[in-house]
Amino acid sequence: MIAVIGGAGYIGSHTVKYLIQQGRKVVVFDNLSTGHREFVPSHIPFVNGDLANKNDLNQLFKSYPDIDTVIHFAAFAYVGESVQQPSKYYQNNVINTIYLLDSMLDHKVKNIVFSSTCATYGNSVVSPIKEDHPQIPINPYGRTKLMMEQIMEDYSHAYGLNYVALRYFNAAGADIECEIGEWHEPETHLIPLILDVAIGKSEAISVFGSDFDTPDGTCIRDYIHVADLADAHSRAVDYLLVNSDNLKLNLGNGEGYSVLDIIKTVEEVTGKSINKIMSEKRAGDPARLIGSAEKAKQILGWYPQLKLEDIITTSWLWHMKKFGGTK
Ligand SMILES: NC(=O)c1ccc[n+]([C@@H]2O[C@H](COP(=O)([O-])OP(=O)(O)OC[C@H]3O[C@@H](n4cnc5c(N)ncnc54)[C@H](O)[C@@H]3O)[C@@H](O)[C@H]2O)c1
Ligand SMILES: O=c1ccn([C@@H]2O[C@H](COP(=O)(O)OP(=O)(O)O[C@H]3O[C@H](CO)[C@H](O)[C@H](O)[C@H]3O)[C@@H](O)[C@H]2O)c(=O)[nH]1
Repeated sequence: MIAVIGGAGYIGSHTVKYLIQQGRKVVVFDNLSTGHREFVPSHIPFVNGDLANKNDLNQLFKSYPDIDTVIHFAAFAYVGESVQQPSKYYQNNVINTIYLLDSMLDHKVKNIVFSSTCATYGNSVVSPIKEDHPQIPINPYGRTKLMMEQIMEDYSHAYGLNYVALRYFNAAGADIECEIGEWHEPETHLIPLILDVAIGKSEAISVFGSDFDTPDGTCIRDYIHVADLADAHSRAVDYLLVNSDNLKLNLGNGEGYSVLDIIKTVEEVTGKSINKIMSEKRAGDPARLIGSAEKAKQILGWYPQLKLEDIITTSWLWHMKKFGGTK
């Protein structure tokens, strides 16, 4: 059985849906701080618990003694907020994750798939980024995730923990069947915010910075469909079940798109014109993050199936269904 921590959130719920489709046994553990109860099907075991509460964790592993693997999505994940409120990030992303690891070991659960991030690399010195690229994060969020990679490595040496750290680039897109999608409150991510303009919910998208060292001056990111991420998690679980080993893998498309590229693609897919306001840079944003996923392909046989147009199209269908259209 797989315990999915943070399984009511954006990436977690898409992964839960995929795992269920594969016929796997799953239990979801989530405190619903940023997740949504309705994102987890009602027939799936759901524990409303908080990582900060050791009793909640103990209860999870005691109630479901056949858990052999954990997939850990639960964290705070806003780069800008982490600069303003680092304490909140170190508490939830590091300290509470240590509670999770300790509880796993108490209950003899040794396998974990961990949500890491390209934010652990900081400013890239080579592009695309491979896994051995220096990890020098430039914001507290990225530092929390790098610390957890290092802590898991220490736990592996000392206690026999096996981990796969999946360093996602920018997760985006929605369920192909449009049942679930991206829904963060407040929303800070680029694509849903542009779609808010497309449906008339907001007037314009602010473009954070126009003098980055990139061809059009705006930030470049590598957008990866959430369904592709779900598939990678499933493969990572299989890897851990047969290998007593650790992996650190990038998950990206290997293609970079600037903020202006994304706005243009949204205009093409939706047929709506998007107003933009050139604004100040956001603290903690590196200019360019593009990942090489060659290692994930070699080891897990994983490669992304969905491209930017699929990402924007599925996001658009979900966004219209969930948030409606007034324009
Ligand atoms: N969204 C991205 O582009 C992206 C990129 C790289 C890495 N990540 C990482 O992927 C993971 C999932 O991201 P997401 O966008 O789905 O976020 P999300 O906020 O939608 O999901 C996180 C889930 O964890 C739960 N949670 C948080 N703290 C908890 C706690 N203490 N106890 C129990 N549950 C708790 C929340 O309620 C939520 O359901 C995060 O770890 C994030 O850092 C995300
Ligand atoms: O209103 C906005 C929102 C975003 N952006 C820009 O769009 C790009 C993408 O921003 P997102 O907020 O959508 O995503 P991030 O790149 O900041 O963050 C994502 O990737 C990070 C890794 O860099 C983390 O893992 C994080 O969890 C995940 O949300 C950035 O250049 C950002 O400056 C804007 O111009 N205007």
